[in-house]
Amino acid sequence: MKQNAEGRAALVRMRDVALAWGNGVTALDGLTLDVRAGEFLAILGPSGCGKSTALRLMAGLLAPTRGQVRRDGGLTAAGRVGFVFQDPTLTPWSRALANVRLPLDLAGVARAEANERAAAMLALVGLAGFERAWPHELSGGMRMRVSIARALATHPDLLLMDEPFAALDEFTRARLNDDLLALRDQLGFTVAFVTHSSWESVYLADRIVIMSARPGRVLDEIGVTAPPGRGAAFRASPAYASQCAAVLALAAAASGAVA
Ligand SMILES: Nc1ncnc2c1ncn2[C@@H]1O[C@H](COP(=O)(O)OP(=O)(O)OP(=O)(O)O)[C@@H](O)[C@H]1O
Repeated sequence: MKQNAEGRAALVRMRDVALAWGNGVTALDGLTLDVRAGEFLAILGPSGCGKSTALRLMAGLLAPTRGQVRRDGGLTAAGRVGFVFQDPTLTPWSRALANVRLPLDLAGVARAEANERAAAMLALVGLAGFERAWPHELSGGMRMRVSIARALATHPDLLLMDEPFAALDEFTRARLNDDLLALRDQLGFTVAFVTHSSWESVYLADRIVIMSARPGRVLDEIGVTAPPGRGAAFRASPAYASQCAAVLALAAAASGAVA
């Protein structure tokens, strides 16, 4: 792995990336961005600026039209990258355990071991006892927990999250923010997290990048200063509020709105 200027290895290194779709839409142009090993990176930007497209390039699901996307060799094996979307995308005819087991089944893990690992991951996201629940029996927050457990079942190095909590109510969202930070401390994965919320980005991230309107590229970057574990005291602190205000102003400028 190559070290970047901050001395941390880059899991993904994007240089002057452009992505044009077949219909002539240029989603990204001149995107230069690293995802550094161990960091929680938040990506903010106006609607349609190419954030989801950038995540798909990081996952290796798309190839750039121009420029370079270098992914650490370790990410190429099955199960090394997890993906969580705004919609939990659970299979409705499979119980919670079978949904979480899916990536393990795809990786060829034996059934008994896969069941054990899936159950352990469900417990880790707070859903012990819900192994046999059907998706329709779970709340929106619980379905998202299953989706996160599924993405983490193979213990990926990199977790890509595309507005995962946008559809949840404020309290569920705050709970999931805390639980995600705890999971990340426990399991040690790197996160690239797309959000429209400057509040959420400051609460979660070590570093925030703000993208321009389409075609997207990085306009600004802000490092977050926060106590370990963050929590309610940080949420209520002047330091949190002032960092949110700074990010909000940059995001508003990027979208052409007045903050
Ligand atoms: N498969 C596709 N084919 C053609 N155009 C696409 C495709 N996927 C996305 N686009 C276009 O690429 C641009 C960037 O889309 P993308 O979903 O990456 O933006 P985004 O920043 O994630 O948006 P939002 O914040 O609204 O979710 C948009 O103009 C979108 O319409």
